Amino acid sequence: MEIEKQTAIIIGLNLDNEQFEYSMSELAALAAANNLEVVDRLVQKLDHPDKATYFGKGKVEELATTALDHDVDMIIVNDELSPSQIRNLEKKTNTKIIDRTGLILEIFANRARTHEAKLQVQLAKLQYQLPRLHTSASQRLDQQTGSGGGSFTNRGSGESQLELNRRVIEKDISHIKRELKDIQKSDLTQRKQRDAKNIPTVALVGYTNAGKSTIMNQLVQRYGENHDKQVMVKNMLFATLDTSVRKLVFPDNKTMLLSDTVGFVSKLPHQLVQAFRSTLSEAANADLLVQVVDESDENKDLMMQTTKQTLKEIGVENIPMITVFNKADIAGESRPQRAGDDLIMAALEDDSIDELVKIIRENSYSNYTTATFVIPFDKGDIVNYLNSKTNVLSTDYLPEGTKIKAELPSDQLGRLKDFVVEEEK
Ligand SMILES: Nc1nc2c(ncn2[C@@H]2O[C@H](COP(=O)(O)OP(=O)(O)OP(=O)(O)O)[C@@H](O)[C@H]2O)c(=O)[nH]1
Ligand SMILES: [Mg+2]
Repeated sequence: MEIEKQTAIIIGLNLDNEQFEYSMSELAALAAANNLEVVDRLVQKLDHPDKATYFGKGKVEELATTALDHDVDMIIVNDELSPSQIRNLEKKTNTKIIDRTGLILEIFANRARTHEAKLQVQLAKLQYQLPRLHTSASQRLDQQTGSGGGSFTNRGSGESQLELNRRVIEKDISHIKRELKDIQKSDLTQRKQRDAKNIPTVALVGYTNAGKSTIMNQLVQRYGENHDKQVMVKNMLFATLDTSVRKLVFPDNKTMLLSDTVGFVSKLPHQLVQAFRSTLSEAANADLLVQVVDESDENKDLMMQTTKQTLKEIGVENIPMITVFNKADIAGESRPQRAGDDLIMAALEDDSIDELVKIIRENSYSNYTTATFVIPFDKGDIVNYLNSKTNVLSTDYLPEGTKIKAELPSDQLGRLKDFVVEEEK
């Protein structure tokens, strides 16, 4: 059965910003991602937002009329508004107002699947709600009619109800924070264990819907320790809300940890960035970032700027990054095409993935060295270790033991040094 969609008007304030048009079309996509039908679009150009109503007086009147004409369920504003601006606009338009932050929070809430993601979204939502407790029209209505069944409430008891609500939310926030801390403590332990093994880690980052999870799956399918541990790929905004880490083992026994992360969007609410800090810290701890860009999107340059800003916001700086311009098949560009460490590619094509793997490997294994060992015959465990954990290039049998030439991380040479007869960088 088709559920009837709720309708909305989107409206934005153009403060002479070059990103304005792009952020408006993105707002429409965000609304669609939340299953809303956008029936009209209004824009106002101003030097400064109005303190009380965000838009100017004439525009607010136009908004009220338009909302009435279309009989919409809500009006979506392209920025985060103050609680009083939402309240004033709702009063003047008689329509529910949702700001960009509220909309994105809603999408995240609908997408969250794991316990951790759900808690993180809930935390962000509560932090957003706290200063807005009094704002929504429906909430005021609830308070007026009195949820306890009383026929009327005077102003005094209304305020204490507000105070009560605030305390409940504050308590919820600290409860969630505690629970998240526990979950994240075990994540941290896992990461420390991985770090101790000294495997290079690579994180896929970038805009939502650019193709990060698709690339992850391609690599897992070929080189994954478990080939079937695929992640979800979907043509929608914010398909991925959890960080997944997978171990790759290449035919030469070199290993790598690959992580797929939450996608970015312009003006990503700071409450979400804060709440998802730990999920995103997988990227912050990577040795190499692979920025995935949708080459077929006309706004790709602005998307790259947004990615840069967001990475900075979560404290990711000074990690080497390569950029892949994905979906070149849709853009109609020849591929794979390499320029330095960057690549024009298509995630579903084999030769593109081969080239990508080459670039990632070149940037991940520069600390590898080639050494020749002679191992006495009574040290079979060391021969086994070299065979299973390093890239063995040749094996010979000498009277004094097994001669093995192998490629391995140089910091692993230490405990094998007694057996090294030759080393070349
Ligand atoms: N034609 C084409 N489609 C692609 C390519 N890469 C990904 N897609 C499609 O783009 C959509 C989004 O891909 P995902 O891998 O889910 O994107 P993502 O970056 O993980 O998105 P989020 O999880 O939302 O951040 C899916 O429908 C993919 O099939 C490509 O190179 N060419
Ligand atoms: Mg994804």
